[in-house]
Amino acid sequence: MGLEVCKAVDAAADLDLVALINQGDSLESASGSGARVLVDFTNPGVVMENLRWAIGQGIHVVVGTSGFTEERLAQVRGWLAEKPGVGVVIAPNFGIGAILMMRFAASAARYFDSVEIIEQHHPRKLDAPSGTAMHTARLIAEARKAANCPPMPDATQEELDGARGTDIDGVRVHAVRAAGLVAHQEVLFGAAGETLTIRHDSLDRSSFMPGVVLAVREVVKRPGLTLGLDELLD
Ligand SMILES: NC(=O)C1=CN([C@@H]2O[C@H](COP(=O)(O)OP(=O)(O)OC[C@H]3O[C@@H](n4cnc5c(N)ncnc54)[C@H](OP(=O)(O)O)[C@@H]3O)[C@@H](O)[C@H]2O)C=CC1
Ligand SMILES: O=C(O)C1=N[C@H](C(=O)O)C[C@H](O)C1
Repeated sequence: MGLEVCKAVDAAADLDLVALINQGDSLESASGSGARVLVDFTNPGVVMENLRWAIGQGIHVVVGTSGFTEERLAQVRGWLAEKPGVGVVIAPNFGIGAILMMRFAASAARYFDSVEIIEQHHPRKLDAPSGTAMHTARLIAEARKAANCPPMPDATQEELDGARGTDIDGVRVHAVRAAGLVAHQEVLFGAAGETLTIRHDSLDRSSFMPGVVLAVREVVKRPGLTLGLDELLD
């Protein structure tokens, strides 16, 4: 992802790529470069350190790295409170189609008895379930709660651990890893006599780049924490 982002920023006439940071490089090389925005696609083990450093330097941050819990978000808000002019965009998925898939899933959530999420990714993905699946589950749970939907009626007993996936805010999530895949997600809704499937496929990593470039342009105008790209698209 890091290399794809470098190519996309380099190709944008209104943006300058001023620094590339690899594992082992000093973050200080970014401050010396005059960078206004740091883009982070690393891993959940290092992203917080990078965020704290950039916010402290007054550098805006666009984050694609997964692994953001409520605790982590609270920590980021705390750092931002000390630097009121700085903006951070954290997006579980920069694909425009994926953002619409989540939006449509949240809209459909109240009308069905059952909903389960099946995410599918390339075999090198380190985290499971994906950040997108967790975010989708939370959006669905919020929508169902707001509409006073009852709990889902589906059996959750398992003969073997994991057979029914994992429970995120009452929504079952299943993670598949297989060679040949890139990043895919199905949200399967069920009610009496009908199902609705909302599916998104990222077939290539270029699918994330228009969203990343949009976030880089927008983050400098949005102090504080912006979660997801939804509001940037409106
Ligand atoms: N929001 C979105 O739309 C998307 C999010 N993602 C997420 O982005 C993250 C990265 O994904 P992906 O590119 O596939 O993962 P990779 O493992 O291919 O790349 C991560 C890179 O980060 C490097 N790295 C590790 N530590 C540091 C550090 N301290 N400073 C700088 N670089 C470091 C790694 O170096 P090394 O190889 O030496 O370990 C590696 O090159 C994941 O969390 C993934 O889930 C991915 C795609 C889209
Ligand atoms: O690791 C990936 O590849 C992806 N990670 C993100 C996630 O965890 O949701 C976004 C997309 O699914 C690709």
